Amino acid sequence: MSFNLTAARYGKDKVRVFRVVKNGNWHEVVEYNVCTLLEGDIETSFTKADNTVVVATDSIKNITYYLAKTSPHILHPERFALHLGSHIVGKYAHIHKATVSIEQLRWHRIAINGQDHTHSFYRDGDDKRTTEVEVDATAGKDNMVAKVTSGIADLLVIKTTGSAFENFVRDEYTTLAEVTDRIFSTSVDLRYSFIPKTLDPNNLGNFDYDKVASAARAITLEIFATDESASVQATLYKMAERLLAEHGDVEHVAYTLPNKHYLAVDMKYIGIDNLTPSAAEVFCPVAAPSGLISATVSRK
Ligand SMILES: O=c1[nH]c(=O)c2[nH]c(=O)[nH]c2[nH]1
Repeated sequence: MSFNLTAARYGKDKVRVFRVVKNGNWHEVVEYNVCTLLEGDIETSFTKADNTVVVATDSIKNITYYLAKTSPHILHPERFALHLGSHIVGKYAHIHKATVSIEQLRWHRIAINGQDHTHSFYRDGDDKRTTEVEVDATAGKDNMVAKVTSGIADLLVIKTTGSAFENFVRDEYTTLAEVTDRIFSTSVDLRYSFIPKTLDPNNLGNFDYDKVASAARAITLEIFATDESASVQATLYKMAERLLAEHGDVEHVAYTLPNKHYLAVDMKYIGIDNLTPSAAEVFCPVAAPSGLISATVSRK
């Protein structure tokens, strides 16, 4: 019997980087979790125990820290990922592709009496800004191309009204009641990709990824809060439509939204109505199962 290696990549995951940029006493900070995976002429490392083609994952970690120190792009995750990916692909002749994924953790500047503090920050949310950048030199080191997919992970939201779910299929399997008013909670996972013409890894300053990132978060929160939701599906679509409509550089928008159920507690045991929607005030958040609604919206 003979076999083929049909796909292979390797690298370093969860490289934790905290970087301070000091302009006098005015400090900027970022914290990233970086994953860098390489592809290329590395088959023999799998099939023939040939480590001569292996750039050690420890070295990949060291390159990440080297560029965290020296890259002018460090404060901008997409640009830093493009720099890191193109640096590695440019340096090693036999490495043709690098995929750099970054999660940015939130550090928000503390304000004292309305005045931004110069060097103190707090964690103002567990959501992460994400980016996945693929730098591809398959067509030659002078013809590198890149794909950038950015997004949001773990943005936990809840609304206590303005959400209904009616007119769904009713048959012998249906136990769910139609509701005109319910809690809607989800943990937003968003990914949006950019139209490729903006993605030259050698011209990293040419696009304002940060602007799209803050708009994506603001749009997601605004539509979630203000939509009279007919379903998770319908609200998801409105979020995606708005991001595409307002950002011509965005090509595809994909949301994955769990429907995190909150069940009104039945208090008939003590003679209290907590079940009719207008009386429902005490809920049990249910960790599992949850609904899971996912869609990609693109331009026609
Ligand atoms: O917004 C919803 N979409 C569904 O598909 C669904 N299914 C369900 O049981 N509750 C909900 N809510």
